[in-house]
Amino acid sequence: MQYFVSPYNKEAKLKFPKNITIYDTTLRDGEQTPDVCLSPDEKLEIAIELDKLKIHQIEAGFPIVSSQERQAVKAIANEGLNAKIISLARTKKSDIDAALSCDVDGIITFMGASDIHLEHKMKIGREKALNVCMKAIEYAKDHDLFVAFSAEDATRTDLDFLKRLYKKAEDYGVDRVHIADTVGCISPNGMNFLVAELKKHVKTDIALHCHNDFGLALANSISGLLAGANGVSTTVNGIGERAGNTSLEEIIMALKLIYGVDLGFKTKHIQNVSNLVEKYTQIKTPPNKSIVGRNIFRHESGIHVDAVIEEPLTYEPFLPEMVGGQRKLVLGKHSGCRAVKAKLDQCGFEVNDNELCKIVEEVKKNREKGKYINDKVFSEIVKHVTGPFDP
Ligand SMILES: CC(=O)SCCNC(=O)CCNC(=O)[C@H](O)C(C)(C)COP(=O)(O)OP(=O)(O)OC[C@H]1O[C@@H](n2cnc3c(N)ncnc32)[C@H](O)[C@@H]1OP(=O)(O)O
Ligand SMILES: O=C(O)CCC(=O)C(=O)O
Repeated sequence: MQYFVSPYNKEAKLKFPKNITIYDTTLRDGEQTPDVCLSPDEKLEIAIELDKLKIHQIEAGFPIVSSQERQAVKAIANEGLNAKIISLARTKKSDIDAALSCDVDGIITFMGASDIHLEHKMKIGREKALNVCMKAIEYAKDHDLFVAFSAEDATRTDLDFLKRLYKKAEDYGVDRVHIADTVGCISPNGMNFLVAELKKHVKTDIALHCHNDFGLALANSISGLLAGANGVSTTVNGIGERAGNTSLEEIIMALKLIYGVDLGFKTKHIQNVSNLVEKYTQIKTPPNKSIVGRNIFRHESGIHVDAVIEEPLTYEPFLPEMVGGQRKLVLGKHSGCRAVKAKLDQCGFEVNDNELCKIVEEVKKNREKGKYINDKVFSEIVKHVTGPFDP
């Protein structure tokens, strides 16, 4: 058995759409994390890793940003990857032309649709905004692009206006509409309501771009899928503007193991992609980050280690191999005899029960004095308790 999750998950009769598309925006929204700047080579390497994972679409960048950005997006678009390559464009001809110059398969064209965005950023009214958006969609469709239209700040946009925008976008032949929860401010129930409402008015595919300002990006994405959306935007390690976006690894594994929806991802590549993104973005992944954090398969507590040695699924919902991770047993203040014995066995040392108890005591004492129990410290403890040995 590779995983063991709650059997009660199945009792909730949930219905997900048949075909769910994950479009990953690590290389665009992820790169918008303050201080991050990826080189074209780094972007290409990350795109190749995402492709190995069998990602459906890669949002490779925002071509109008710079000539180096165009170079990067173009290189990714021409790499022959299986994933569809898309890029971001404002509702401006110049932005769409920049995307076209990069040979992408499609674009996400966006416009802030809420009154606060229209008034303070766009400085135009709703009618003008609607016309500008349709012109952009028309222009991109005329150039045979896959076109997604994103209503930025959709979750704070007047519902009637949002319905009109998406309906009109549908009439203009858009391939997908995006609900962008730009400042991560909707609840899972709010998202469920919004998607259900919009589905009464548009037949086009609906994707969700959720931010994590309240830690709800994953829940909001799943809630939206359950209401009938069939696309989700993600980033590796959940990076992105402010609190970041829905994390790719979390949604893949939650859908697969918690909800029983296997999207065919090669999950054993997950840790690799995560490490690569951490390395190039220099954003340290928190140790407790779900799925890919350093502590996800590390155990120190004696009671846990004792059980994990017998059967890892006692204290792990799934095995590290599933995501290309590794289990590690750590010695410290919370260690018990079983953990220390396992370490001694690994080092090839035989001790009697009395010595084992003393070693456990010394491990705790040393850690409480501030020392990490690495191999060197452990050897010194064993030496101190049993006399000299040859490691
Ligand atoms: C929610 C999101 O994540 S949206 C993506 C955000 N990403 C980025 O901004 C990263 C890259 N950005 C950049 O490199 C630059 O901001 C550029 C190249 C896009 C634009 O640079 P500049 O021309 O110097 O504009 P500046 O950054 O000062 O302001 C943004 C402009 O875009 C306009 N704008 C914003 N959204 C849209 C839109 N959907 N359609 C048309 N114009 C838009 C703003 O109104 C503003 O226009 P103004 O210059 O006439 O005032
Ligand atoms: O809808 C999208 O895919 C992009 C929108 C976006 O980046 C945002 O609103 O935060």
